[in-house]
Amino acid sequence: MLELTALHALLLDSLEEQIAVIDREGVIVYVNRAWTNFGLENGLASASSGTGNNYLAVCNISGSSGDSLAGEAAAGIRDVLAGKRVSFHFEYPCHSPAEKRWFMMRAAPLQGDAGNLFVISHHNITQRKLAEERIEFLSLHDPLTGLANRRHFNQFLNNAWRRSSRSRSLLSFVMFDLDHFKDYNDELGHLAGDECLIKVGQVLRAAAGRPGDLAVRYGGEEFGLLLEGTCLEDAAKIADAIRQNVHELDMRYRKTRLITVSAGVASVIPEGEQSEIFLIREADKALYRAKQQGRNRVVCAGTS
Ligand SMILES: Nc1nc2c(ncn2[C@@H]2O[C@H](COP(=O)(O)OP(=O)(O)OP(=O)(O)O)[C@@H](O)[C@H]2O)c(=O)[nH]1
Repeated sequence: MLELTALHALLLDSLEEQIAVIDREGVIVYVNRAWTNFGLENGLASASSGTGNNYLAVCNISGSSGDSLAGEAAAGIRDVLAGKRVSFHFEYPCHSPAEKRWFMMRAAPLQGDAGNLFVISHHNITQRKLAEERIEFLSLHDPLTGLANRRHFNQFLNNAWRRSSRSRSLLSFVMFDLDHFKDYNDELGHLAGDECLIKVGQVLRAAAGRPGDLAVRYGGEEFGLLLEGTCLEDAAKIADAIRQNVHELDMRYRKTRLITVSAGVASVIPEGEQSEIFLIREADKALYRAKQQGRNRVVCAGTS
């Protein structure tokens, strides 16, 4: 092992990054303070992560007992030790009960050494990952209501469509449109209109309770609800409960009038050349009829 001067030791112990040096077999020959402290704070026995232990073996054992991330890390480290790659970078989640955390592991030969020693470092990348999660959320959700936006909905619908096609099961879609919303907006102003849309969004979100359900803000005052594995009759019941809940929000304008919604429901077992556009069109046509028949009602596709 090369000599570590006092200055270098202090410097390495001052870094937030967890650093270890391993030999060709994977045996740990040096760890800095952050490495030791992380082990102590996270209940990792020094018997598995301290100097003298085989880091590669620890990763291998975790990997073979089902921790696929540890298995991937071990494979990457082995490649670097064998000279198959110059370095290995690996981003992985390591959430604690109290917080979300991600780290990036890097394995690379120790520079200036004869090729017998390697540096393993773990760098906390949580801030970047949280920012990425936030950006992803913003790109998939409507900023006003927090519901899925069209882009998210289209991806979700496409997956649900293929799943339903394989399992030969019903997929339902309800298209909602607020009634006379222009009048509400014109009388009470755009901000009150926004509040109204937020409340309607909350009603829809509450109705989308299963993993195969998704509530979407489809357009300005148009919303949608996708219901996987739900028949036309049940979807119509859910749509009617939403219609009633919106009515009960008691959002008044022109003294006596209340905000209501109209809804069109369609169901299909996807097959053949049909595309998901068919389901949306059918629901849209039913919604049109609900508007024509006097609004504040639910109309099912295929009914007169
Ligand atoms: N406040 C607010 N209003 C919006 C938003 N998006 C769309 N709108 C309004 O929604 C209204 C839609 O009006 P119309 O398409 O005429 O429909 P409607 O008045 O609901 O009439 P029907 O659908 O026929 O019952 C317009 O006044 C739009 O300005 C939004 O994000 N916020």
